[in-house]
Order: sequence, then structure tokens, then C-alpha cells
Amino acid sequence: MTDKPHIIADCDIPFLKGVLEPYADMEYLKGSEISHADALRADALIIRTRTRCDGRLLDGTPVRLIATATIGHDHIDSPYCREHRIEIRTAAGCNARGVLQYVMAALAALARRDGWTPAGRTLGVVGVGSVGSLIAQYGEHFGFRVLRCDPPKAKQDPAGDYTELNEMLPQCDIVTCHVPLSVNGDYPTKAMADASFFASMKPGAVFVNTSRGGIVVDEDLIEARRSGRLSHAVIDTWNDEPHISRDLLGLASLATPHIAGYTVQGKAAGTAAAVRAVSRHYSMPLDDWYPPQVTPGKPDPSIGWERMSSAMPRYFDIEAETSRLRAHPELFETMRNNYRYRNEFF
Ligand SMILES: O=C(O)[C@H](O)[C@H](O)COP(=O)(O)O
Repeated sequence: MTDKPHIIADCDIPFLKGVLEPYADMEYLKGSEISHADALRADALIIRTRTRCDGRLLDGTPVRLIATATIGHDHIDSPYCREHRIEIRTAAGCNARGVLQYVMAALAALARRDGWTPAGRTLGVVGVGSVGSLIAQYGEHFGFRVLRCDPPKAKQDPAGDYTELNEMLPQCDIVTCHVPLSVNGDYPTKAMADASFFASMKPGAVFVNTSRGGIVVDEDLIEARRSGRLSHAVIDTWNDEPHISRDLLGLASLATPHIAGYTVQGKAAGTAAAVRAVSRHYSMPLDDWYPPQVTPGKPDPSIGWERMSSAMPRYFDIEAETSRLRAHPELFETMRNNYRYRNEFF
């Protein structure tokens, strides 16, 4: 018998092994394979998006803390956890700079293809949390006119710089989504990007989704691409991952296997957030822990569009990654799990 908490962690979370061992009994399992029988011996779980945490996994288990090393938390049944007094900790904002790098790499690639620059173009950002606000900020810095849409934030701050979705969509040359996937509540986002959403967009506009596949109705996006209503779709997050729509893959100009936030520094920040959450919960001396082998990113606020655009493929070649996914969509999950994390550019 030991007083140490028993913690089950996803074995694909980088930089984690060895860190908590002095203070906890650690067990590492494949995230998608953590079962109810496993959870029966766990006091806490450290997970990624691959572990669905609901009653089926948690009923009758001693789990009292779930720390997810990700921004998104739609894989965790929050009402269930509230009701059963299970603390949920997320890694808010951890990979915002990775997603910024992804979106700017995509826009730079399309700009090179179609011969445009940000001047005179309007970028619409739907969801202005830690990721969306950074993209809006850099969008303005690079010379886009930026419109921000975030109904919950607009309600809290009626004087803030927010545009309603139906006013924004017809004005934007590019619409990029950074909303959480929510099914219930006052602002559900599930299936938000549907036929009427795409019909409201400016003809020939670009649609970018790096948030969650579930915010899109695939058939409606496919139709918007087939009809030529949209000039490009850039898709990193998909419905039914890893069994993604081959039709959408064929019609997306840039397509990747849910790796927008996969940078060394983003993963380090995600793991650090999870370790710190566990440390606080169990009073361990790791409240400020950060992987010692990782150098935090150094943002260069002076970089301009031209320099960013020409340097980007050396850091992140989004066209090459698109070709890889197109060639082997059946390897979606393998590509994610074996991904060589990028270095942050910004
Ligand atoms: O929610 C997030 O943080 C991102 O979607 C992240 O890329 C997911 O990370 P994963 O579960 O694949 O490690």
C-alpha cells in the first residue's frame, strides 16, 4: 500500500514520463484505450483529446481529477464531472501560437497560389479566445482588415469590437473558426457552419477550420466547394476523426490531420499545465514546472507578411503535409501520433 495517488496518463503526452514518478504511482496507457476497468484504479487521469471522459468511463471510479493537456475539452462530460465532484483542468491557450503559425502558413500558401496580399482583404475571426484573439492581432499586424465575432464575449462587453456573424460573413474574404465545440448552452456551436452559413459568405471566400470538425456540416461545406461558392477550404479538424470524409479531403485546398497546434512549445505548455494542475491538487512541489529540455518560443513582433510568408515553409510546409494526408488518409491517426512537432515560428 502507498499514500501516493495512482495516476493514469496517456502515453503519447510528450515530456511527461519521469516527472511525476517521485510523487505518484504512474501508469501510461494509450489514450483511446483507457477503459472503465482501468479508471477503477485511478485517482486522477492525465489525458489528451483521445480519451472520452463520461459516465461510461467514470461511473463508480475513484477519479477526482482530470487534467487534459489540450485547449479543447469537448471530450470531457463537464455536467457529469460537476455532479460527481470531479475536478477538470485544461491547458487553456497552450498551443495558440502553433495554431497562429498554421493559419498564417495556410493563408501565405493560398496568397502565393492566387497572387494576393493582405492589403484590402478582410479576415473574419469567429471565436476570439486565446487562439482567435492572437490570430486577429497578427492579422491586423500583417495588414488585413479584421472583424471579430464572439457572441458570448459581445454579451459580456457590449462596447467591445465585435461584429455579429450575419454581418461579418458577407464582408470577409477569409473566415477562420476558433470556437469550442458545444452542443448545449446559450451558444451551441455544433453544426454552426451549415448551408446558411456558407450561403452568407462572400462568393469566392476562403473557409478555415482548426477548431473542431463538429462545428461543420460536411455535406454543406462540400456543396459550397463543389458549387464554387468558396474558393478554398483549409481543414485541420474533421468530423468523425480519424475516419474523415474523403469527399471533403478531395475538395479541401489544404488538409492536415488535426496537427494545427502541434508545436514543441505548444505541447510543452500543454504538458506543463497538466503537471501543474496535478501538483496543485495533490500539493506537490511542481506548481511552476516546465519541461527543462524545451526552449520557450521567442515571438518576433516585428516580422512582416513578406518575410513570414517566405520563411514559413522552412518551419512548416503545409502543402507537403496536405500531400501526405491525401496520399494516405487511412493513416490519419498514425500521422498525428508520429508527428514531428514543429518549432514555433512566431
Ligand atoms: O484542443 C487542443 O488543444 C487541440 O485540438 C490539440 O491539438 C489536441 O491535442 P491532442 O489531443 O491531439 O494531443
